[in-house]
Amino acid sequence: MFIVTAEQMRAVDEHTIHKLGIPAASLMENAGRSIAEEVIRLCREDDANRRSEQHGCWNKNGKRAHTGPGDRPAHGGDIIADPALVMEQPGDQQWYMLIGKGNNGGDGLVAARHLVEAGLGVTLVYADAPDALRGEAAVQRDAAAQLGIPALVHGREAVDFSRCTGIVDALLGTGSRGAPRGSYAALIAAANDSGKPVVSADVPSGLNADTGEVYEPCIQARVTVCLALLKRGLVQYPGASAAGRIVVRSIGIPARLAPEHGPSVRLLTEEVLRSALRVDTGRLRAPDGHKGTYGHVLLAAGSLPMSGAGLLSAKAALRAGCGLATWALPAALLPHVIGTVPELMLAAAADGDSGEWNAASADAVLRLAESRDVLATGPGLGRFKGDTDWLRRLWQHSDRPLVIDADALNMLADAGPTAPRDWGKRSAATILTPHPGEMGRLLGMSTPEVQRDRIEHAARYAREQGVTLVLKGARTVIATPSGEAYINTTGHAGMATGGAGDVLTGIIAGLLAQGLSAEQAAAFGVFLHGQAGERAALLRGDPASLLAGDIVDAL
Ligand SMILES: NC(=O)C1=CN([C@@H]2O[C@H](COP(=O)(O)OP(=O)(O)OC[C@H]3O[C@@H](n4cnc5c(N)ncnc54)[C@H](O)[C@@H]3O)[C@@H](O)[C@H]2O)[C@H](O)CC1
Ligand SMILES: [K+]
Repeated sequence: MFIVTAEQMRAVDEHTIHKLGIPAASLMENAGRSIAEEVIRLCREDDANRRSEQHGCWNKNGKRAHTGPGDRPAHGGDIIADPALVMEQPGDQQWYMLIGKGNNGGDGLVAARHLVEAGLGVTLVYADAPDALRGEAAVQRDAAAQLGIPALVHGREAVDFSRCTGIVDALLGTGSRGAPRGSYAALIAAANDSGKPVVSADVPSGLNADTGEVYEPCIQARVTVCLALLKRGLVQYPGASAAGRIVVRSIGIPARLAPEHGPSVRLLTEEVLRSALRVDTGRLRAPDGHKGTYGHVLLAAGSLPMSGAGLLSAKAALRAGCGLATWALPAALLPHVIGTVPELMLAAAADGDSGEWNAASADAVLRLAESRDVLATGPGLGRFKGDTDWLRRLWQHSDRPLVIDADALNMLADAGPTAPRDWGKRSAATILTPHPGEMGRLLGMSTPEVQRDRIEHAARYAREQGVTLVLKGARTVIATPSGEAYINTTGHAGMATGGAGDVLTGIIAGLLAQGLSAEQAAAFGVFLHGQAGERAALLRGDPASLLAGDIVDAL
């Protein structure tokens, strides 16, 4: 499923209308009908829930215990009214349609016609004077007027939401700029305060369709009927929360036009992993495979106060399926971790008996890397004197795929102008796995600034720096040097726990060691990490009690 910006959507719309010759009126008709169908689906769901609460008329497997009028063809015999637009007691439903002056409003007017056709009560609530509508929206305004659909104009007549059963938000769509103003703001606030279910056309009004930032006020939707292509603002928080259930409805615009008019950003699903990224999600093992077949990870990580980070990361690499893993750690720590993960090989790095890393160990790490397939560093490293030079030696003299996380990212940020301008020149791939704070330090901006447009910041950094970038957080963004981006949807809030990032680093390194490319290992690693977190949270029952180790065990 492609994810687009408002500008990209507009360009795809233009292409569809002016190059393919699909009339804008058809698109709007399809859009409005889709919205009406989702309103009716919501009404049916709520009716069914009410009935099951009242009469328990659903048997144990959730099927209706008896056939209701809705189950029989509405006209008896084989003639069936449009099944998507039939309701049992439509008359009970009174829906207020909030109509903006743009094409989003046009969609709402089309939906109004279809809901009236299905027998629901409908009242139009114009945010602006109806004569402010132009083009296709004006055509729909006139059709609604000719059909005698009741209409109120905000500011002229009182709008009492207590009289309605639901609200369609067709105020602002991809043409919205900044915080809602005037009557738009008033209607959004009143709709939210009414406590009635809101179905939003395309995007909740008050949401930045590109970044997911919510303005004040912003519609809190029960359902968002996203038209044609998924908008970026719906897959990043807090926008994703304001949207409620997101239903992407085709309206006749070919999805494959999206990458022709902007960057290729997709929802990361197992199907995308298999098709676009060509990952063998079945993770088949060759019958004649041996440890060497599946690669050897070297992890330079851990320090006295954070030895566990190294352990979690190294164990996760093994769980991700690499054949061998060596954990390089400060010499003083080694005796204390012997046998904790018997499958793990350990290598002492000179530490002057401090249990901390020191810059002199860079060459030892490079020597170890020569007989390993992947070098990962960062988890639990801590900061130490000369650490940026230590990291610089690793990236300058190692020809292994490199995974840089946690404190190693902070060292990179401190390297400032001496940091590589283009990692793409390295002979092997580089993957960075920052959380938003580390990303902010790399970009020289605050965390909130990073979070305000996650996809854009990640995609630009990856493209400019020639790295594969994993910007962690809810809906992790995976961005590639060639400009593609993927938005992960697996995961669980319970994963917000110390060490979860160390586990992800290990998983990605473990997949790289098995020969996956940087973008395959990053995308599949994030996907698996999230799935393991979901499973671990389920096993624990109480997600708040989740530990990073549970994620490793659930892998
Ligand atoms: N072929 C198509 O383009 C299709 C479009 N679809 C729907 O159309 C909207 C995009 O329509 P557009 O007219 O470009 O923008 P809006 O309807 O969102 O218009 C908003 C309207 O309101 C004014 N405005 C903008 N920002 C604010 C604000 N912050 N406060 C108050 N008022 C504001 C501005 O003047 C605009 O005119 C898209 O989302 C779809 O819903 C159809 O899907 C079919 C194809
Ligand atoms: K809307």
